[in-house]
Amino acid sequence: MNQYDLIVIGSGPAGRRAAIQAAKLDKQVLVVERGRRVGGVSVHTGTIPSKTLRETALNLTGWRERGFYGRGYRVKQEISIDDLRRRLLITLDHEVDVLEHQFSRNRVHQIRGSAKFVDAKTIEIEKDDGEVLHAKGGSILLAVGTKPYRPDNIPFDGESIIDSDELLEIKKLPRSMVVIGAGVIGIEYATIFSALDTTVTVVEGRDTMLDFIDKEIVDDFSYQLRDRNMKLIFGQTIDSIEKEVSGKCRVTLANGRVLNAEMVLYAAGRSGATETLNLEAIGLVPDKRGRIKVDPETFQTDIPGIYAAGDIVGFPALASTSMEQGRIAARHAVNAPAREPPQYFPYGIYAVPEISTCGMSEEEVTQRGIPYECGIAHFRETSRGHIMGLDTGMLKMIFSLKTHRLLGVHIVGEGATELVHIGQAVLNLKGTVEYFVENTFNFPTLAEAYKIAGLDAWNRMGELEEEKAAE
Ligand SMILES: Cc1cc2nc3c(=O)[nH]c(=O)nc-3n(C[C@H](O)[C@H](O)[C@H](O)COP(=O)(O)OP(=O)(O)OC[C@H]3O[C@@H](n4cnc5c(N)ncnc54)[C@H](O)[C@@H]3O)c2cc1C
Ligand SMILES: NC(=O)c1ccc[n+]([C@@H]2O[C@H](COP(=O)([O-])OP(=O)(O)OC[C@H]3O[C@@H](n4cnc5c(N)ncnc54)[C@H](O)[C@@H]3O)[C@@H](O)[C@H]2O)c1
Repeated sequence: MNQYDLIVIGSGPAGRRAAIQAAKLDKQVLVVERGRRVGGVSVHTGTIPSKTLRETALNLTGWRERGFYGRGYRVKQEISIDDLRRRLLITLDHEVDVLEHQFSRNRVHQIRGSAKFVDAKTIEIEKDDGEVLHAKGGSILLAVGTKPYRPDNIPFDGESIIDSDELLEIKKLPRSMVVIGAGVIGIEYATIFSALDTTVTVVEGRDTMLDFIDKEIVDDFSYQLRDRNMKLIFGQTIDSIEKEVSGKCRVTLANGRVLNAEMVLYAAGRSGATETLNLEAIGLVPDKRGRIKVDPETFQTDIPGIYAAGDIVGFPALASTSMEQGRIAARHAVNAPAREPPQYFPYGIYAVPEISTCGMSEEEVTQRGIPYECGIAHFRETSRGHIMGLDTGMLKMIFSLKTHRLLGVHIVGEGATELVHIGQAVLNLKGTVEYFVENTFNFPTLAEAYKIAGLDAWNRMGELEEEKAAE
């Protein structure tokens, strides 16, 4: 039986980063992956496919040019599912190639198969051809991710009543769609399909959506969606979904309202992929959504030598944070502890339009009783915005009145997921409003919105107490 310093189960962002980190420290590493190709949900059904689909949709529809040429402007009149898939396949091939090469040049050993525990140091791997292998690990990292939550009362058929993993296999672009769940997945796909001219209705069980985002940003975002005729129904759950003889789907809401659509996307959360791991063999008990509890500093579970990272440990369940968790877990597992991560990480929602946020929302600052001031800039006030034909998009910053420190940055609009990193750097380096007031920004850029929002807040804030005292 082969012996490794670290065995990683799963090759998504958490597993991949963990494996490379341990290999860089000259450790013997095995990655076991049951999927046909390495990369996990991130590469095959999640992050990369959805973002590629978004980019293709925006390019082929000419979405970004409509500020100048009108809502009727199209780059390609008839967009087919093949148009969308072509770019997807090329992107995914590149991603897998890069990953395979990283593994091979760092001498990470890989086995394709499904892993389960024999005991806390031994796993059994069943390969696709039925062969069964065993391997021992000094430490074992669970980076098995999640799969879509599929309740029994939803008649999934893989064609017109689908989950988000099946969306990439659809045969034709639907003319109408009901999206169930206004979480990040539901909202990203709903807005991408709306940009492709599908008539979209979103049904959300709660009275609000995206509650972890600053409310003013969500209000602006919701206004933009409704302005282009997307229907957002809150506070409603599904009573039934049926497929009619015509092939259409009939969605009946709990209040009796009926929605008809060519396609239903069920995106009401995901659950941890733990059920085939035989966790009973090591006495590890996941919660009812299949998630595993870990020490937030080391990512070690309650069982010494067994680590878990990525979506399997729950919020924030992002590719970006999963990678970092995997790296920290691997370092700890091979006795090379990592420094604690900085306090704030960014969250990017690749809807149309994008949203990105880092730090505290206005609601959070209010709840904590911190005296604050906000600064706002609209992209239409920037020269770059004029050049790009933007009439929407805003950046909001929140500053402490007492220390002048930046507490949160929130953006909706073009480039939000890139722009947020300026705010993230200032936040984690504990910068103040003066950073934005005193620094020169490239012109014309959308980043100039930071300057405008900084000045907007500063004009109302007055001088820092200590500066007043120094005068
Ligand atoms: C539609 C969608 C869009 C997303 N967009 C973004 C985004 O824009 N930005 C972002 O940061 N995040 C995004 N995410 C989240 C991101 O994809 C996840 O956070 C990330 O993939 C989690 O990584 P992971 O390593 O925990 O696991 P995963 O990527 O889920 O990989 C787990 C791997 O483990 C394997 N595995 C499971 N069980 C076993 C077993 N028993 N034996 C062997 N192998 C096993 C699986 O086959 C899989 O390949 C998105 C997710 C979805 C679904
Ligand atoms: N851009 C990104 O970073 C990105 C993109 C996609 C996904 N993700 C990650 O993937 C994870 C899963 O996303 P998700 O959107 O599937 O899950 P989620 O749990 O975030 O959202 C599910 C939504 O569905 C609603 N819901 C649940 N049951 C319902 C019902 N019966 N009827 C109507 N609404 C119902 C919930 O109230 C919730 O708003 C997230 O945690 C997210 O971090 C990240």
